[in-house]
Amino acid sequence: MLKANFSKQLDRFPLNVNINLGNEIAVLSGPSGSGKTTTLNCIAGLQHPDDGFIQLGGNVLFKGKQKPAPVQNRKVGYVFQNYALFPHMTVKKNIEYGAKDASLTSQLIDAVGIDHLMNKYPAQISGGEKQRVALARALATQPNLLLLDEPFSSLDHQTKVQCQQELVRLHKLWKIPILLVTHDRHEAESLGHRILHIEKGVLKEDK
Ligand SMILES: Nc1ncnc2c1ncn2[C@@H]1O[C@H](COP(=O)(O)OP(=O)(O)OP(=O)(O)O)[C@@H](O)[C@H]1O
Repeated sequence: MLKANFSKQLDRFPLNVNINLGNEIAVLSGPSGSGKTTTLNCIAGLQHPDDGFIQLGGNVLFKGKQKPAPVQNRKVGYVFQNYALFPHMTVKKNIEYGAKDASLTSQLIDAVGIDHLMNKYPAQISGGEKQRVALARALATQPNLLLLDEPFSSLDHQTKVQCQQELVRLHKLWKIPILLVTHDRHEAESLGHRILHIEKGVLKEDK
């Protein structure tokens, strides 16, 4: 369970986030520059709120003036918009980086269907394949929460649909909260158990 209630002053407006998320897929959409990535970054620990709290299960990740929990202790998986794979490492090394358990890692590789890519480098694989590798890498750390920042935006329609179906399948297996940013209204409606909308830093749930 993710519980987050925090604020952060951005360049042009304050960001105010109040989310309670169980083991469900919540989709976050909103115009460019509205605060979506900053929200994910604050939860992952790459940026910090000015005030408030973020709690994941029993772990306090951020609370007011206390020292924030370091990124590596948060148990948060993060799939970045551009996937951010390490270019000098093979797919195998990318996934093993931060992985907790070898047998789980090989199950994941199997589940996302990338066994044949293990010895390739990121520059040698397609966008859809990178997306699968990034997803496997994030899940191999055994996170208690998965954040995805527009993970499917650069994929063609067919690959996008396949990847969306894969995410839903993995979510049924993993049962952790997922917070996914998308600009795509159709994607939001088909994937999200809950749909959140952010505009100029104000986050609201669509009912
Ligand atoms: N550390 C910071 N301090 C002040 N302002 C910031 C900081 N980080 C981001 N911003 C500003 O906050 C606003 C929201 O940025 P953010 O990247 O979160 O938007 P976004 O909704 O993810 O946009 P996009 O859809 O284009 O990726 C932008 O105007 C950005 O310049």
